[in-house]
Amino acid sequence: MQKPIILAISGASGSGKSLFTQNLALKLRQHEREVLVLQEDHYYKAQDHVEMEERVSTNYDHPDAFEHDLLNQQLQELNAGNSIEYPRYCYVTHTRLPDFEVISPAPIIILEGIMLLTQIQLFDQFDIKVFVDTPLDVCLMRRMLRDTQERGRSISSVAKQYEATVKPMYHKFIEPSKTFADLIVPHGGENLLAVDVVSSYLLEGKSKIA
Ligand SMILES: Nc1ncnc2c1ncn2[C@@H]1O[C@H](COP(=O)(O)OP(=O)(O)O)[C@@H](O)[C@H]1O
Ligand SMILES: Nc1ccn([C@@H]2O[C@H](COP(=O)(O)O)[C@@H](O)[C@H]2O)c(=O)n1
Repeated sequence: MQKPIILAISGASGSGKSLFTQNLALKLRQHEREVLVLQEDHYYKAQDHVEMEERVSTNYDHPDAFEHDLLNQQLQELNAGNSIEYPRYCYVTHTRLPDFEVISPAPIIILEGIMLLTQIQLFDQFDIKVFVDTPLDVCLMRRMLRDTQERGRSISSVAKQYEATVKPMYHKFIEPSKTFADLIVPHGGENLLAVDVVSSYLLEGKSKIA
């Protein structure tokens, strides 16, 4: 198999990375392209040895909360045509699930996550780097709805975590990483023009933004 094309999609929490990724993957699959979607969140460190009370106050918006070495190693395996043991993560228990998923490479791999463009050691693995740029107040509103509906959070816990870590770490790490992007996509998931532009580029067989 030819070396896969790897796209890194980054941006703030709630910016619309996942929705943008889903829409892009859908478009490519409609054109019979095989696409593998991966999430940096699955590489959050396991915290089985940490008490629940402490897990709740972990800073999940710091690069050190992730096991980027494992991500790097697994991207290299996929690039070499090998399958990986993809970890699975649970936002409710704040740790990894005990099992993993065996995943095979695909010609197009889309990886999305908040810290991807802060990790220079991963850049050799990325063919295209995208930053989804959505105003933080919009991200907060989206996150509030999503995390109370899907991630077992209360309104007050979302608000508290936003002030304590999400917002300051965005300004410290994520926002400055925008400078490494090849493309900046405003609004996020529903930006269908951006989905069209990126998918057309890939469908034309182009793989690297010089
Ligand atoms: N452009 C958009 N308009 C309205 N809602 C959106 C848009 N983009 C994303 N959302 C919604 O906002 C929430 C957060 O989006 P998501 O893609 O999960 O963000 P991220 O992956 O960046 O954290 C989701 O519920 C998603 O459906
Ligand atoms: N146990 C955890 C792990 C992560 N988070 C938050 O998730 C955000 C990243 O995921 P997105 O899908 O929103 O990009 C990040 O901002 C962490 O604060 C969490 O709350 N609990």
